[in-house]
Amino acid sequence: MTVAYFPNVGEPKPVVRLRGHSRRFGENLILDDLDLDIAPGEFVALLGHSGSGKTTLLRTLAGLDTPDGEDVTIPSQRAVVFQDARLLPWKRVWKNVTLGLKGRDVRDRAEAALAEVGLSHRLEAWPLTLSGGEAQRTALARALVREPELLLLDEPFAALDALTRLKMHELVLKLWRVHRPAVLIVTHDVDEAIALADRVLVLAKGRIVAEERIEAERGQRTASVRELRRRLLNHLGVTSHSGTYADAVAGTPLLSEAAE
Ligand SMILES: Nc1ncnc2c1ncn2[C@@H]1O[C@H](COP(=O)(O)OP(=O)(O)OP(=O)(O)O)[C@@H](O)[C@H]1O
Repeated sequence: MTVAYFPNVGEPKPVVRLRGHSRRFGENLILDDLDLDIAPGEFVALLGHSGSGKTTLLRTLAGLDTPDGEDVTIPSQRAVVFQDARLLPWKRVWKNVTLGLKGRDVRDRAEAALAEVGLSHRLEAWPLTLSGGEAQRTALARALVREPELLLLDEPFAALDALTRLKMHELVLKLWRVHRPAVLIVTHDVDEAIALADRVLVLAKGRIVAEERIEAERGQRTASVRELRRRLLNHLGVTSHSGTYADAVAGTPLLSEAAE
């Protein structure tokens, strides 16, 4: 009997694969021989201090920055949502959503995507009349309509108030469960990372210096993640001994749980 050997059975091919990825701006080495894999449908959060290179890494994954000679695999179907919605003010909301797309069904596709983010009633609105939350919903619809295999979120909720941010967390998780793209969210917010992700990465000195998997169900993470939160804050140089931020957040529920 011949036994076939399939070494990678059970391990889906990653949608993102970086090996030895470096990026330099002048004298400054921002990404230093960095490795990263993201599996299909995986939700990954990237934490790191200001200036640690999070956006630089995200721009590589978005195909906006492609240094020569690097081993970089990224999917062609990808979409990015930035901190500001970046809508064209002279185009109506639905036209912003389908910007650059062609075909007779673009209006239908915009309607479907805007319905999914709860903005059916704002189809014909001008971007400047949207609230901050509505603008980010529109940006999410614009990403969604492209059916991305990889959804990149660069601090997409940082400018929103806490309640709106909470609602956006729920929306992103809902969309992720339906469409199952791989997601990489860049955030400064340890609680946001814990509330959303399957895996949290910490970027420092140009590399992924820490990686934490979160097995607990979303929505039931308060009790089980206190130690994880402490570890992640530690990786970011915030120790509970200082009696400052880590202690202050230790007793507070995660945003997504506070809403339940
Ligand atoms: N096009 C560029 N030219 C020169 N330097 C750059 C360029 N883009 C980024 N940098 C530098 O690279 C470093 C990393 O920037 P990056 O925006 O990736 O950090 P970040 O972790 O996303 O920061 P933040 O959390 O503040 O957004 C910074 O020191 C920044 O000044």
